[in-house]
Amino acid sequence: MRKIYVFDTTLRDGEQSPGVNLNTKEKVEIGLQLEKLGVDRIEAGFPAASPGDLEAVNAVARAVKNATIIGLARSREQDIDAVKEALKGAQDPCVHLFLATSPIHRKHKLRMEKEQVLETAEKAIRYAKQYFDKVEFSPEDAGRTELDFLCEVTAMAIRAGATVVNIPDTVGYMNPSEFGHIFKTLKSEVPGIEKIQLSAHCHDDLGMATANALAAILNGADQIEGTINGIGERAGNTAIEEVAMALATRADFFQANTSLTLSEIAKTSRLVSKLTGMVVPGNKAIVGANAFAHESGIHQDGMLKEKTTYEIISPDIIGLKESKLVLGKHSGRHAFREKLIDLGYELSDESVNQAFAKFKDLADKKKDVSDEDIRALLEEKLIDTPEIYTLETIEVSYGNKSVPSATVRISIEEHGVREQKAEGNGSVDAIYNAIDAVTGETATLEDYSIKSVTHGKDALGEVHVVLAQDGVSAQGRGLSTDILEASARAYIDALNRLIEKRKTPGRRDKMSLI
Ligand SMILES: CC(=O)SCCNC(=O)CCNC(=O)[C@H](O)C(C)(C)COP(=O)(O)OP(=O)(O)OC[C@H]1O[C@@H](n2cnc3c(N)ncnc32)[C@H](O)[C@@H]1OP(=O)(O)O
Ligand SMILES: CC(C)C(=O)C(=O)O
Repeated sequence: MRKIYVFDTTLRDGEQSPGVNLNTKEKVEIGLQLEKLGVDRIEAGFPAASPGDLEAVNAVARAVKNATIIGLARSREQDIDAVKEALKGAQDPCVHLFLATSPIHRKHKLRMEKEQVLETAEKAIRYAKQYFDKVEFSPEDAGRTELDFLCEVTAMAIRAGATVVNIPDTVGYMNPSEFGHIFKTLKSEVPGIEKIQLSAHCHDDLGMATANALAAILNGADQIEGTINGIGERAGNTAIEEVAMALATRADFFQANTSLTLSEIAKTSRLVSKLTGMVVPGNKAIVGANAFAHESGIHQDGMLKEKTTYEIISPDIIGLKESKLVLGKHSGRHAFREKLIDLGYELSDESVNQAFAKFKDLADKKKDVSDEDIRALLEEKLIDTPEIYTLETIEVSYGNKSVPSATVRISIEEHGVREQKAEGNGSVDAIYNAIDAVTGETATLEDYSIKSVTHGKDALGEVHVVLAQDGVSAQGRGLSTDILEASARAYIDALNRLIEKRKTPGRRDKMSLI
């Protein structure tokens, strides 16, 4: 198995993400976590950029003991001097020099001919070599550089004393077969290439950063550069966790591996996200919240029978406890029953089917169905009261300058469906007047309370009412994502209980499993 060195640039290229600004303390915290993750090299910053960055690179260099610490520098003496200053106290320092080599950058940005580029870079490498054993050189925008010139630049860097030559696809323009071809060519054409390590630094402008890094590895790269969560300039860099997990999961194919402690991946990702403020998208490979979550019934059934049906990585490998079966509108009975067992309910097949139908109704209205939602759903139906009245539909009209009105349709046992419209002081009052008009009941509303039983904008609201009639009182409970519907359900539930109590005086409501 070939070892691939991991060069982490979260603190340099990662910090170049628009809006990200890490202070010294935060850089050290991330640096120490990267050390735990086991990255080989940490690019801690660009010391010439500002006194603050120089100080932060120095603090990381002093704190981290088990990784090479690197400072970035343009091919200029003053930048190299700043790296020298910043890396005082580092156990294993390295300077990373760069100079653009592509025709576009030479012409428009540097305004240099090829010869000047070669001369400037060589001078800088030789200057840096006086102070550093380890010198990495990057021909910036290598991906768009003429391949014969790139070979010439690489040969020059080796002669001048570079220990690593890094090939950046600075603008994320490459595709895997082109990028792989560059490495193959450098390996076969450049004299002395065996003396140095070849590295790949990719950007994700076309979504190919990880694929390009892997193509480089397949064609001889010894090192990959990237960031945690793939953060970085514009669309970001190669995500280190993706390359590491691709190599670990498909070792049979790549025949290469990193020496990362994979179980630190999730923790490192969370820390970088927290300190940079860059939220990891739910669907992000490896570290997204949904990377180990399964919502659809067929997948959940497969997962319950055998996890490898739908998971190629076990979540504990990256330091997560377990995969999640998320209940939602695409879930099936197998996962629903499993959830009920987890929550402590043991129901007959028929009861599971009834509860499942209710769950599907709720899932149609709600994005995520939580454990509390399911408990609330079940417990509403656990109440063993015959339903004389069943709510079919309600429609409410409300305006702050008009009188609220409500139309309710109720199915009445042995009498079919009836509908009435009524007005009220508010929407709930109008609903209750309409229910009274349909049922002909004249109970008094003694208490009304409402609370949210689950979280979020689409939370379930639970309404409690107490109705009294002829010295008998009954409570009712209604649950819905809509508080007006919950109010109607609670009122009708209380009416049903009142009727039951009137029939069997002394009877207490009893809870039993459906
Ligand atoms: C591909 C990458 O990610 S490279 C790293 C990018 N990161 C950063 O730029 C972050 C830190 N940068 C900075 O803080 C500032 O740009 C500084 C301090 C480095 C330089 O600031 P300034 O001196 O004001 O220059 P400015 O950034 O406006 O322009 C860059 C200059 O460097 C030159 N330059 C660019 N790359 C290199 C290089 N590798 N070697 C030598 N000179 C270079 C440019 O041609 C330009 O020179 P000019 O002023 O003669 O036209
Ligand atoms: C400094 C170099 C390696 C860089 O960040 C790039 O080219 O993207």
